[in-house]
Amino acid sequence: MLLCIDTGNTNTVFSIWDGRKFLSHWRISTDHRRTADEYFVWLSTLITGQKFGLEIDACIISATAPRVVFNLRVLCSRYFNLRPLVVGKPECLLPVQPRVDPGQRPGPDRLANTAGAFDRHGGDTVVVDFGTATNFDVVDKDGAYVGGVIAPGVNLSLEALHMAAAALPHVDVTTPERVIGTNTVACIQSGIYWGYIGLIEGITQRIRAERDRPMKVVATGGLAPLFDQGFDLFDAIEDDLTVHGLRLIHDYNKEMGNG
Ligand SMILES: Nc1ncnc2c1ncn2[C@@H]1O[C@H](COP(=O)(O)OP(=O)(O)O)[C@@H](O)[C@H]1O
Ligand SMILES: CC(C)(COP(=O)(O)O)[C@@H](O)C(=O)NCCC(=O)O
Ligand SMILES: [K+]
Repeated sequence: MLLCIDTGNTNTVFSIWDGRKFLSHWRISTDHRRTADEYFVWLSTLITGQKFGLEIDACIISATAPRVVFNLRVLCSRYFNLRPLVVGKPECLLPVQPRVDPGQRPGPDRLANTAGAFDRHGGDTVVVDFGTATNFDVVDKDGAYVGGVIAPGVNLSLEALHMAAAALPHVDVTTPERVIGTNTVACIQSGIYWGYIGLIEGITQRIRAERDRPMKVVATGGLAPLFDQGFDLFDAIEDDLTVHGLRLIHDYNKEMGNG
């Protein structure tokens, strides 16, 4: 079985695969202090609880929080006796090289999203990933990651308002019908929701204009469906895009005799 680990700054998703077949996935909050032993107790309970075996023979990791990688490596060596592939490290090959400024390292989640989106939708695609940050990842005709946009994440924006302004409570994201709020909570909810609708529309339009060609838009992340109600913002919403991309990058390395 292959273990794909997608560590974001907020949550980490572990998924297991039998060849190309997705078996299951589980989410744990990201915490660099979590030890290899803690990961193993948690993961083995969930895997065996679903009647899968513990025969993990390969692992690929994407980590936007690099401090967690050390303990994930220990998990792999101590419990599964293997060396994981870590996306973004020189030893992990990519199907297509990113084209960005010299010396720049795009987030590994963006490289995984690129591989996943190119496989499912082909080139000239934008991935909108609603994580801790909201990323737009632009995939060129040949499948190369060619840059994009990093905007503050939805929950981060809500938290920032609450933290910086004494009179503003913490509120949940909703889909308000009206723009003009008549109480504080409704005003914040409107600002986040309609602000985000504008951000998604505006940025995708500008990306299309800058590239001067049609671009497909694929959204991923838990909050994507919230922003698509009644709007035609996305051509597809795919929760599993990042782990699909990780699986593909792993398979590519295997085909090339790497790892
Ligand atoms: N289904 C959901 N409903 C509400 N909030 C969500 C949902 N999924 C994710 N979130 C929130 O979105 C933020 C980013 O989530 P996640 O995609 O796990 O981020 P990352 O990949 O950066 O760790 C978090 O603050 C999380 O609480
Ligand atoms: C922008 C991000 C922090 C988003 O990560 P996430 O929200 O999944 O934690 C991540 O893609 C990252 O660390 N990128 C590195 C800089 C770059 O991509 O240019
Ligand atoms: K992510």
